[in-house]
Amino acid sequence: MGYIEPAPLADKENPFEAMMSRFKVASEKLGLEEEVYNVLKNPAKQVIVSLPITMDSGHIQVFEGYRVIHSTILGPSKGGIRYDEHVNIDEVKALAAWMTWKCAVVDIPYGGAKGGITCNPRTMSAGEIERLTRAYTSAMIDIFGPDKDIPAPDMGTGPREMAWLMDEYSKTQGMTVNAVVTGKPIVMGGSLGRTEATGRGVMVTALAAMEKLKINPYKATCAVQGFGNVGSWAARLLHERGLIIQAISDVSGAYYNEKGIDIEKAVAYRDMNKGSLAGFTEASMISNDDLLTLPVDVLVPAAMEDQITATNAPHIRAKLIVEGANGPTSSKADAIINEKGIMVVPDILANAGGVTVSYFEWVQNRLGYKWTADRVNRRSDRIMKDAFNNVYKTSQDYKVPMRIAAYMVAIDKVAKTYKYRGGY
Ligand SMILES: NC(=O)C1=CN([C@@H]2O[C@H](COP(=O)(O)OP(=O)(O)OC[C@H]3O[C@@H](n4cnc5c(N)ncnc54)[C@H](OP(=O)(O)O)[C@@H]3O)[C@@H](O)[C@H]2O)C=CC1
Ligand SMILES: O=C(O)CCC(=O)C(=O)O
Repeated sequence: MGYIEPAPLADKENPFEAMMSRFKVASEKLGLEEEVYNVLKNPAKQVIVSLPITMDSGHIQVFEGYRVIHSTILGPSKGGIRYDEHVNIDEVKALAAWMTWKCAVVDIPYGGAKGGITCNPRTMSAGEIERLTRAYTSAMIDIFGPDKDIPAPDMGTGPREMAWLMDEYSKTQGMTVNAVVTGKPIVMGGSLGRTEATGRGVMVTALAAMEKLKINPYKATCAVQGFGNVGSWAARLLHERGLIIQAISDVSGAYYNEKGIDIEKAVAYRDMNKGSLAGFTEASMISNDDLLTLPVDVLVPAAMEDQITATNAPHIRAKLIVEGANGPTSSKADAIINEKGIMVVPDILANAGGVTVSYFEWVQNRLGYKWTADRVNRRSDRIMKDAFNNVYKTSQDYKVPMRIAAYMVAIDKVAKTYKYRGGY
């Protein structure tokens, strides 16, 4: 096929190129037609907005915000909003495409999108973050909508920001529109189970993979990179299922205890310490890079992109990697990891529990009804297990790594739907 080659990869990998290189391999394995490949490789829409905000000091600071809609072939686009100082359009483009593949892997009726604002929420007051969130929502008023594009939390955002977004959007519509965003506080239409959903999906797929690898959870050790929403819930739930969590980390560094870290204590410490593990004394400090190469059974990267690279991949000793974060493994590292025989449950499968429960939240909002936590968890666990089995079977049938199998499952579904719809 005459595909256009992605640009050569730099040492630090551009996330969009990382996504494209896997997309290309999976498309070739599937024998995807070039026309369809060309449709799916580009985002459908990219919006960049300039957001002037009055800071607490009285001066005006201008922020840049993004929303990229990769695809609406399977349904309204869905994806989180990231607040981080490193957010840029290429990152948002990659994250939007990953959302398309993720929704298709777990078979929910959404396309993919992602948003972000280049800002450092750690240095901003709640008032400044609120004004920024409202300005971003207002700038995206023609993009968002419960049948068009439905945002959710990602790194640096949570229920608080989703509440402001829902309120700002609702004001412009003259009525409460809670289905315009998911990951809201429970009292205003959020779903039970959404906060822990991504970490729970990591736990469910990790256990499914451990079963295939014949690793006994009650004797298994684990290291988790990132101790925010995804990492802390994954650590907590894996610990509940018997795993010994030997290491956790955040920006302040990594914390190691061979006998296992008391995750409840670590969560309580973080919550009392302005969200940081800095100064946590129940473990010894190691570096984030040391954490990735610990001799554990299961490694859960749950922080950000490009953490497992060609440089550290040769030193990874885990038997199983379960990707809580989006894009934590560079495409160059893939080959090394595969060569070493390490199983990877890829991001678009492992962390899909979040968007699955976001879908349930949207369904509940539209029905004006509330499900119990038990119902949410049972249904999302079923979806995650089925998706794991489907991807695992594809990887066995085509003799490809789990990551390529997941892309194949997703691309096949989106491409078939595109054809049935008759193109545009
Ligand atoms: N929230 C969700 O539902 C979903 C999130 N994801 C993905 O999971 C990942 C984490 O998201 P989420 O948990 O929501 O984000 P949070 O902002 O809640 O947490 C991010 C965590 O990663 C830590 N971190 C950031 N950079 C580094 C680093 N270089 N080394 C070690 N730790 C670091 C942060 O530390 P500190 O607190 O010190 O800054 C924090 O503990 C992202 O890739 C996101 O896209 C995927 C699916 C759904
Ligand atoms: O919950 C959602 O809708 C999207 C979550 C998200 O951004 C992700 O899965 O990466």
